[in-house]
Amino acid sequence: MTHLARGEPITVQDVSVSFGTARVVAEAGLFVPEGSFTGLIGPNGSGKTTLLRTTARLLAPDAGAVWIGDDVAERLSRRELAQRLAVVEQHAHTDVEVTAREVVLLGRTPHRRAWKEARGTDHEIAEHCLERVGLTGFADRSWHTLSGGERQRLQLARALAQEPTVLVLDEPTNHLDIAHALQLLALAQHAGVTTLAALHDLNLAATFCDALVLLDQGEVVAAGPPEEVLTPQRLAGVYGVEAVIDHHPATGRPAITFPPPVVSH
Ligand SMILES: Nc1ncnc2c1ncn2[C@@H]1O[C@H](COP(=O)(O)OP(=O)(O)OP(=O)(O)O)[C@@H](O)[C@H]1O
Repeated sequence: MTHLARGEPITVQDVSVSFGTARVVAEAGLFVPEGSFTGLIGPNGSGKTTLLRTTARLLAPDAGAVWIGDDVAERLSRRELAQRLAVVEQHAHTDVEVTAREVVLLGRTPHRRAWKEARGTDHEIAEHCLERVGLTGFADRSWHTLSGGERQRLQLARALAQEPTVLVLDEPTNHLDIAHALQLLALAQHAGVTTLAALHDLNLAATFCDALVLLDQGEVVAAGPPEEVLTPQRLAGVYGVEAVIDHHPATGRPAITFPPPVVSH
């Protein structure tokens, strides 16, 4: 692990979440050590977003608890939580006319006294965070004129400007071309912050994550280093796909290919 040890561990303990009578997360537990990067993987509908939103306290669980460092997240004030945890959701939207800089400055809100304007340091941090996600020069652009990938990177800049100890990212590479996806995950890996991210691309997850947690129908069915979690048997059982797993010659990380499935006409 790379990191500057600004992170705090995340502990999710026996969390269950239901919508109506449907239980979509069932007694899920995971632990993300401080400063490390864990990928949450699993098929569509397996409960990744629900578990991430619960971790970020955007949803209340029916049972179980989330810990940020030594504190139960539920007992922290909104402001205390926002000083320690930043979340990037899948679909950011605003009807308000805002610039990219203003979006990133929102990340500074938990660190300002009520009603105080952004200070010089807030602006410096915002500029630095725009630079980190490759959006220098975009500061004065209207949010509405940004592409999907630029908006995605801007949300990460806003989250970094929050200077959290814990980052929760839902599909952060959605909308990104491969170069920007690699850059963003490298940034998350080296940010010095404890990171939990839902990822669909198993090769990217295997390349960047210290550990993976595999969800299937709301249950954690495997957790550990990528090479232990990603096995052909497990991918067949959970995703119903045939996978060939080699190792990347440079990194030694799992490198997965998928022969096309047989389609009957
Ligand atoms: N507000 C809601 N009301 C009812 N059902 C919901 C609600 N939110 C999510 N669900 C259901 O809960 C299940 C888990 O959804 P969730 O979005 O957590 O899965 P996911 O693993 O993130 O999926 P994907 O990979 O498709 O983004 C799905 O069956 C979904 O339809």
